Amino acid sequence: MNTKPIIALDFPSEKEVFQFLSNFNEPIFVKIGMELYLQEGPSIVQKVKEQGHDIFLDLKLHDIPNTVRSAMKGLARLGVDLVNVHAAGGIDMMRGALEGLEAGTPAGKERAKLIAVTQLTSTTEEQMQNEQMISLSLLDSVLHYARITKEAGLDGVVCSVHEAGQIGEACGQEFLRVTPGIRLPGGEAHDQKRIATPNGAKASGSSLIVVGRAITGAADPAAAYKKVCDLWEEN
Ligand SMILES: O=c1ccn([C@@H]2O[C@H](COP(=O)(O)O)[C@@H](O)[C@H]2O)c(=O)[nH]1
Repeated sequence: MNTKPIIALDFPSEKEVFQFLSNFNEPIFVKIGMELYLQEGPSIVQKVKEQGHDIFLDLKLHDIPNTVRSAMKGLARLGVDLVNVHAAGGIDMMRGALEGLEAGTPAGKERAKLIAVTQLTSTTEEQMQNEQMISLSLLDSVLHYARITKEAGLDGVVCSVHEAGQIGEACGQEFLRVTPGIRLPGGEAHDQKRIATPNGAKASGSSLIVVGRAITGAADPAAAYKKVCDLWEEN
């Protein structure tokens, strides 16, 4: 799988997306999340794919197993590279997602990798304990979600850089650790709570990094992307 940094296309419409993509003269790996997908629908996936970019469709499905199975079957036809669900939906739901994805992948095409969100990178341990009423450390909660994700047969998880190394030890190095919450050194955290730099992510065992505002909000997005790539490839 492409291991280039994934750029989060968190834009309100197609117009801003293609304006942004015009900064790059080679195919990149991008993430389409709910902001863009809910405004533009599946056609945005097709249009971005037509430009040759790899796609992580970040819709974080979380519902009863039957609903997620059916939704995933439909999403499989879009031909993206990476999709996700919430691990909090449970093992049956994650197995349903995988079944749907396998059933919907056209014959002869490679199925998208399926990963599960553990604890969002915007969540602190205190919030998790007080608001989700989970009386574990944040690390143990993330590790638990990673273990049940593996048990369900998925390809990996979304976690923060802070947990990536221990997930690798618990679930195996081939189990993907996809880490958002990435900032250039000294960059503003915004609403993210568990953050790291691209080089910190590589050193801590991330398999793939997701970078949004550090690139999309930069005065020169291509230069910011290059800086992220250089740091990611540094060690
Ligand atoms: O735990 C999670 C899961 C997903 N995300 C998504 O990643 C990007 C991060 O954007 P930044 O601008 O780099 O903060 C965004 O699309 C989130 O929806 C996440 O941040 N944390």
